[in-house]
Amino acid sequence: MRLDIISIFPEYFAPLDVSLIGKARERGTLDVRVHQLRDWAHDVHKTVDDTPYGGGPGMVMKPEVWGEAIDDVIEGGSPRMVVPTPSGRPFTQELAQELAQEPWLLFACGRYEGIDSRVMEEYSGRLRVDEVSIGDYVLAGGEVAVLVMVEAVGRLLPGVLGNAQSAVDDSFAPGAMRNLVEGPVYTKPPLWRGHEVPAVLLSGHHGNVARWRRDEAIRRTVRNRPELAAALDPATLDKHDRKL
Ligand SMILES: N#Cc1c(-c2ccc3ccn(Cc4ccc(CN5CCOCC5)cc4)c3c2)n[nH]c1N
Repeated sequence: MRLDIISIFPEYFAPLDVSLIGKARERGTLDVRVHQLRDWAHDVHKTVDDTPYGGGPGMVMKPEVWGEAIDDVIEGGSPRMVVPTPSGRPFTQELAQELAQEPWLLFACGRYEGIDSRVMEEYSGRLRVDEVSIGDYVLAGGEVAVLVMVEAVGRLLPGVLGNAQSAVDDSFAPGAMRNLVEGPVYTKPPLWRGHEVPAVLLSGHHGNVARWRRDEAIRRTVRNRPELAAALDPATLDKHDRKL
């Protein structure tokens, strides 16, 4: 998979050189290219923003600079374009899995009050353009959102996660864990500062362990994410004696 990221803060993406994503880049599973938007601003100050039409707070990113940058980066190709924005569709595990199937993604990182909407209008005619939000809180720009999305998508690519099963068991993913958050996890030692590991996990009885884990996942989902629990099959809740 090729990932292009355009930003005025390319240094935000240094973390993509480490850990899972860094190793995937070394192996060639991921081809990540980060571009400085200001390279396509031709005035002496490398200006990328201007005052908003219609008034209002802050500044808006100029369409001309973005158009030149995107045209150069895609070189006539057709990546799927992802634009983080507070007003976007929710970024979910399902969308991460969808994006993980794409051969080429282009992330456009806005700043200020966002990118002139005509940029998304222009490229929607040639590319699949998704305006996406990573959550209901306000960031100062799109870079952190892109880091979140690149990690969520990258870990789903073949060979990136050491244990491929881990992604299969992901919370929120379609399948057995759909609409469930994960339960508690433990490792050695079996006793730590007076805290014991639940005995079932030391029993070696895989069926009991699986049932206990699902019960704990349901318990935590009911407690922390009642809106997800509401989507669970009532039979699931009854079987695990969980009432909403
Ligand atoms: N993904 C994601 C995000 C982002 C995100 C993503 C990309 C950019 C680019 C610029 N910003 C700053 C910004 C802040 C607030 C507003 C709203 N405006 C409405 C009119 O009044 C002024 C304020 C717009 C832009 C961004 C924020 N925030 N939260 C997420 N989940």
